[in-house]
Amino acid sequence: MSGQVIEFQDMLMKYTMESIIKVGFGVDLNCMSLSSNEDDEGSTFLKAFDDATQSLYFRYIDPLWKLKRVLNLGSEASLKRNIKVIDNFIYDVLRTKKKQLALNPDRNVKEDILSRFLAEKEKNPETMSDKYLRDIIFSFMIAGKDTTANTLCWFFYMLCKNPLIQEKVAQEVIDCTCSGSGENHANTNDILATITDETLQKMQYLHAALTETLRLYPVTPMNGRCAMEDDILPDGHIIKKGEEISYLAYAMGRMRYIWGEDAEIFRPERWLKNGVFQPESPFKFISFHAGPRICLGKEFAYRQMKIFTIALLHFFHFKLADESKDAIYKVTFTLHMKGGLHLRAIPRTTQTNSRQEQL
Ligand code: HEM
Repeated sequence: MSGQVIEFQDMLMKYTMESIIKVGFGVDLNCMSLSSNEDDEGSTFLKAFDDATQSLYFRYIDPLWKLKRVLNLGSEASLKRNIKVIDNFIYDVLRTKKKQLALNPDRNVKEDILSRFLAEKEKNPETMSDKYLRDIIFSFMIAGKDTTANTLCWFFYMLCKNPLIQEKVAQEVIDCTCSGSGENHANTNDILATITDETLQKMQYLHAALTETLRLYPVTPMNGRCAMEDDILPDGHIIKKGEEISYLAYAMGRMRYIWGEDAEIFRPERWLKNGVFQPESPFKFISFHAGPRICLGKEFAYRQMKIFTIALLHFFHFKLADESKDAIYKVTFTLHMKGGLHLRAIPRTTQTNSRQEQL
């Protein structure tokens, strides 16, 4: 990928889908491999998944969607087709997993989320139908795919817009993944082998930079809740049962009243004290939601995003393909980047050599 322009957002969508399917359900999707093509089962599924999410979003803005559903027209017709592809794929995953467990009953049932649910199903078969399990799998895909992909997309965009911060993150990555002797590693597998919980824990600046991205670009830019009973908010505002309240995480992340005068500036340092990450109350930093329904995958997401960043920033420096262009968002359920993110990856060694040549 060195030097050539890459559409990063699309690559990230594939990466996070593969990752959630592997970790969540123990299945390899293989849609990122070089040998994969658009007709592969994995790629077909991925496309159906993305198109179905888009069609569902249309329901919020198209007043005729119910009529289209009855007449099986337009976005509703394609939604129906895509749901079929998604269902077939998920039921296939379920069948394979059940077979694996039947063939090897001593297998570690904790190895992925689906195996855990299937183990529970055996104890209480009537509480979990296949349709219920399908919905569980689908919910994890929705919760775990676009969220980390979009955050990483904005994160790399921010790094390109702030090259000094990119170098600081890269330096931390290199410092933490080199052996004690300061020896640098040759390939991605060597680097990945150095990643342990301890290594990830050490990366406080990277953690701060990812969190700063989520403050400015919360994946769920708008969210809401419906009151189950009459209530009074802390500021004295009265809410009646059944009333809906929305909050705008995107606006909250940019309010000077909450974050100070430099609220709109990307400054990872705001999260650090003596180089150590300082968390904020989730009611202030609302990107993962707060309270009893706070994101269940938060720690997993940070790990996934850190590992991805380490694997890339260790070897490459990134630049925007068109430095004069500012990215804008496209709101679907999550905060996509309109038109994707086009980047150039420059190998660090080449960059170092050319700097030396310039000197
Ligand atoms: C940067 C990445 C992520 C962000 C910003 C994020 C954000 C959120 C938000 C705002 C919610 C609340 C949604 C609502 O109730 O209206 C949520 C819920 C949830 N998230 Fe995440 N999420 C991320 C990654 C993940 C990942 C990777 C997983 C799974 C592995 C995951 C699993 C879940 C689940 C299961 C819920 C539902 C929790 C519940 O209702 O009790 N999330 N997430």
